[in-house]
Order: sequence, then structure tokens, then C-alpha cells
Amino acid sequence: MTDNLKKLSNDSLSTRAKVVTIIEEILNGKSLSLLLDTLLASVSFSDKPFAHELLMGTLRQWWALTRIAESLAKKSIDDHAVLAVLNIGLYQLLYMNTADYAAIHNTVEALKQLNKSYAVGFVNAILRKVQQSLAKYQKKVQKNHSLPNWLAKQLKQDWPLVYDELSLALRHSAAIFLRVNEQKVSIDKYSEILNNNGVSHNIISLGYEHHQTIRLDSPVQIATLPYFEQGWVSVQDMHAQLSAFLLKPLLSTQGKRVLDMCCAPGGKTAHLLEKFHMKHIVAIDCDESRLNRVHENLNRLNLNQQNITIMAADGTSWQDKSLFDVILLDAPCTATGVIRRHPDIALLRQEADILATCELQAKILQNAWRQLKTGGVLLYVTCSILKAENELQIIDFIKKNTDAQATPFVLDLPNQIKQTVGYQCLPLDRFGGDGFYYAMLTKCAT
Ligand SMILES: C[S@@+](CC[C@H](N)C(=O)[O-])C[C@H]1O[C@@H](n2cnc3c(N)ncnc32)[C@H](O)[C@@H]1O
Repeated sequence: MTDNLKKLSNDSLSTRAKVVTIIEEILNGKSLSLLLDTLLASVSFSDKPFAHELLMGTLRQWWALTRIAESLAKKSIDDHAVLAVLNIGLYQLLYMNTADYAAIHNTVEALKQLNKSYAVGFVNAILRKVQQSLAKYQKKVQKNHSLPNWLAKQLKQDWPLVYDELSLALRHSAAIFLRVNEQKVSIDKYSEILNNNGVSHNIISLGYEHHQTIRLDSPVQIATLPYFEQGWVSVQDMHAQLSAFLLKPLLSTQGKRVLDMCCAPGGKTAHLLEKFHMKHIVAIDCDESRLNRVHENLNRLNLNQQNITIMAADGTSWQDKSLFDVILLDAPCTATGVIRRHPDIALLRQEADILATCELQAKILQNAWRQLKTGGVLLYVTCSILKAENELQIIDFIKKNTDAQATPFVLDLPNQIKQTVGYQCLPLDRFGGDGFYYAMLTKCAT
């Protein structure tokens, strides 16, 4: 734990100051996933909803709020804590029903608690200016996007026809989808159980053949879902669930050797084990700590683990002794398709990450290909919405590998967009799935 985070155990630190501390950590490169739990554990029960909304909302609107703050400051604000205090203040004024006095006074107090008293006058003046012309600034903050400029520019170039819709959707939260473990219960039966427990939801199409998923109408505490601990259900975005369904024609006949390259934290591995009897599945990932979560997931779901080998390995160079019939490559990516769920991505990613990520993907893909039998199939997946990591990556791969042939399939929802090779799923509305790309390649005899 960093010294900065140790401050969170100080009960006299206000919830606002704690949220600012978490944002500082994110701006220093830490990921939100663990920090959100740390924040919520450090505040009182009654303050948890406020802390959650203030952190997640401020992160989702970060760039739009920063533009307002810096336009009023007439300069860029380099002190992370001061910028975070300003942005949580602006978020309370422009998005939450916080009384103006609390939004300004208590936010400015956080500066003092964080030893940033030098900025009290500066922050106070900006927040008061916004409070005096609230409607004007509410309109201003809604305009355009809340993305770093380089990303907005790239998305506009990649998706000119739906750019406005896309950049708007990326400012919102995403719906929760459930993957039902059909070894335990059918979707229809689980839907009935949810109804009996008062959990409002819909069964919706995945856009591929007749397959369906459950979408919740509003967020719930996941651990309180009926039979969650018994492994009847998992949380998984609808588009992430496509992997196993797309592989169904190949894996419904038994006896296949499968490689799950880049498997952690094991969402897709678990789905494969729920659905298919494979001869052997090898699941690798380079991140040992994330591999622990694969074990945890498979154990909760009570899955038969006799035929699976899970291990830490570098996908750019690791080779198995025998070839595989099917390879699932869920490649590391910029994760720009899941910004709605992980709004810290919009703060953390840099333009230079695209090229570095594409190079890593190309290396892993090439190494995976060497391990595929002739006649075998590789499913390439990312949760990115950037063409460089997706369609362009695969077109380039096919050019370099004359034994690689695109295998056609059809997705049929409006936000599942056919590409030269594969499909791009876009997060175009609040209730649709995340941004994912899928391409299927068959290895031909040369
Ligand atoms: C998109 S995530 C995989 C998600 C996973 N398939 C699931 O469904 O839960 C990408 C994974 O790639 C892993 N990774 C990154 N570089 C790698 C490499 N060189 N070799 C193997 N795994 C790598 C990361 O640790 C991360 O767990």
C-alpha cells in the first residue's frame, strides 16, 4: 500500500478527501479495480453510495470537467490533488443533487485535509463561478465528449458514422449481464428464480444464432444474486459471452485440444468449461496474480478441472509440445471497449500505447498461429474499439500468413458491425454490450 493510500485509514479524513486520494492514485498509474474496494471499505456504511457515485461519476466525466476547470483557470492544472478536488466539486455541482454549500464548502475543506491549503482561494473561486451560472456550465459539460483528445480523434477517424453516438455512450455506465451456468440451470429457470427474488431483468438476444443472455435492469450486489456462491451464474458482458458460442460448432464434438491464450481472470475459460467436453485445455497468462483469479472462478463454479492445465507463460514465446485444434486468443489490448465499466482507462491510456499494444498483439498472434494444427481454428478477440488492434491487425496478419483464411460468421444486432474480416461490436447505447472485436481464422494447408 502506498503512503498516500495509508491516509484512508484515518477516520477523520472526509469522504471527499478519500475520493481525491483515490483519483491521485489513478493519475499515478494505478488501476481502479482494486482502489474502488479500498475506498468503499474506508468510508462509513451511509457514505458508501455517495463515495461510489462521486468517484465513478467524476472519472466518467473527467475530461469534460477538466476542460471546464482549465478554461476557468486559464492554464493547465498540474497538481493532481488540486485538479481532482476541482473536478469532484464540479461533478457535485453539475451532476449530483448536492446542496451548493456542501458541494463548495466541504470540497474546499478537503484541500485543507490534504495539505493543499495554498489552492483554497483558487478552487473556491472556480466553483463559485460555476455555481453562479449553473445552467450555462451544465450545457457546456454535456457538449462534445469526455475522452482524451487523441482518443476522440482516433474514434472519429475509425467510426465517423457513429462517432457522436459512441462518444456519448462512453460517458455512461453499462448494464450488467449474467452468464448462466447451464450445467446447473437453464436461462429460463434462472430467470424465474430472479423473478421470485424480485430482481428485474430481461432475457435478450446475443445477436448470434439463437443464443441469449440475461440483462439486469439495474445494478445489484453481485454476491447477493441467487445461487451465486453455488456457481449458478457469473457476471459477464454479453459480447464477452460470444467467444464460447462462436466456438460451439468446433467444440461440440468431443476430443479437442484447446489453447486459451491470455486467459486471466478466466471468464472465457470458465464459459468453455461450462459448455464443452474438451480433451485438454491449456490456459496461459503472463500475470501470475491474475491467474489466482482463474482458480477462484473455476472453483466457485464447481467446474471439472481434470482436463485443464493453467500456467504462467509468456504468450509471445511459449510453445507447447503438441499442436492445438482450437485457439482462443483474447489478446491484451487498450480496453477502449470497456471504458464504461472501467472509466480509469480514459485517464490512464496514452496515444503511444496503441502502437506498443498492436506490436504485442502481433507477436502473441504469430506465436499462437505456430501452435495451431492445419485445419484448426483461431478465434481472435479484443475488448478494443480501435481498428488498429482489430480489423487492421487481422488484415495485416492474413497478408503475412498465406495459410490463414478468414472464417465467416454472422452477428446480427445493429451495434455488431461487419468488418472486412470479423465483426466489431460497439458500445453504442447504455443497454447494449461492450466494445469487442471478433475474427475467426482457419489454418489451411499450404
Ligand atoms: C483481455 S485480458 C484476458 C481476459 C480473459 N480471457 C477472460 O476472459 O477473463 C488479456 C490478458 O492478457 C494477458 N497478457 C498480456 N500480455 C501477455 C503475454 N505476453 N503473454 C500472456 N498473457 C499476456 C494479461 O495478463 C491479461 O490477463
